[in-house]
Amino acid sequence: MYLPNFMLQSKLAVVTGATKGIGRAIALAYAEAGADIVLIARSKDGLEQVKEEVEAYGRQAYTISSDIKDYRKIISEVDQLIGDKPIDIWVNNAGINVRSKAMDVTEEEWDQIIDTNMKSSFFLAQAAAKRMDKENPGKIINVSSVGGHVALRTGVVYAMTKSALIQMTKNLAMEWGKLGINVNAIGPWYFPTSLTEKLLEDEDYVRDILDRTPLNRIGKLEELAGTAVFLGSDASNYITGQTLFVDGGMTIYGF
Ligand SMILES: NC(=O)C1=CN([C@@H]2O[C@H](COP(=O)(O)OP(=O)(O)OC[C@H]3O[C@@H](n4cnc5c(N)ncnc54)[C@H](OP(=O)(O)O)[C@@H]3O)[C@@H](O)[C@H]2O)C=CC1
Ligand SMILES: C[C@H](O)[C@@H]1OC(=O)[C@H](O)[C@@H]1O
Repeated sequence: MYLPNFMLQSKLAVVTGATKGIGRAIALAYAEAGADIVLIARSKDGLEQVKEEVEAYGRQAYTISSDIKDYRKIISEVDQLIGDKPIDIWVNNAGINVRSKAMDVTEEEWDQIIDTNMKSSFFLAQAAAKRMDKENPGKIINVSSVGGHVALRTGVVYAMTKSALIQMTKNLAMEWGKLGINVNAIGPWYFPTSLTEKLLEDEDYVRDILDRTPLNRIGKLEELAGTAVFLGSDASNYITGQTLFVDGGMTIYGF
């Protein structure tokens, strides 16, 4: 039998930044694939909304309302919610950007972006790994960006955090492979979410995007969620340390 299991039946997944955009799409795709989900974000109303959507697939949803920077509180609440049930998949998705020119970056912006996108992702990955079952492959998926691989005009500090997630993915994959934990990253190009809404309303900006995108279109959230399902499933059990750029070909486009 060569067709692997792409589904996520009876797995427990944790998705950060799960109330909107990419995180919500991943959480719902995971629920449709059979997983129970811990949803993490700040907005209580947003969490309740997505919890109902997960439950509509007949799956269990737990919610943790917290700023991702309060990762110690999050880890404690995960333990209270799921006890000693092992975590099968942890998706570090929550992230922000402040699109300042390098000359204008402030220390406050630096701290906010670095702590949210990078520091929280590392310590939550560390906590997730400690709660994975050595007998069944655990999966950690970090949401990076093409901006962590090539220079974009969307902010140097954001780019540094996304590049750091790509390298963190490699190092954790190397250290935790013997624990049966796969660590991979996803590198999206532009997708329609609240983070990019204003940019994608600007026709000239969208034209600039498409000029650099061989598939000549903006991505669909379900296409990104599909990559997350693959990386969370048994179908990717021999893939680790990799970053899959879901980018319409942007990162291979030279001229
Ligand atoms: N959209 C795109 O084109 C691209 C996005 N990405 C990356 O994908 C990830 C998701 O982005 P996207 O879906 O577009 O973003 P959105 O802004 O649409 O959603 C962000 C999600 O993260 C949560 N969040 C934001 N800040 C915090 C925080 N401090 N603590 C806890 N939760 C937080 C938000 O919920 P709440 O406000 O309730 O906390 C929301 O659920 C990010 O890491 C981003 O860098 C990468 C490349 C392209
Ligand atoms: C592709 C980038 O990650 C994208 O660019 C932006 O301006 C947003 O901040 C997204 O992250």
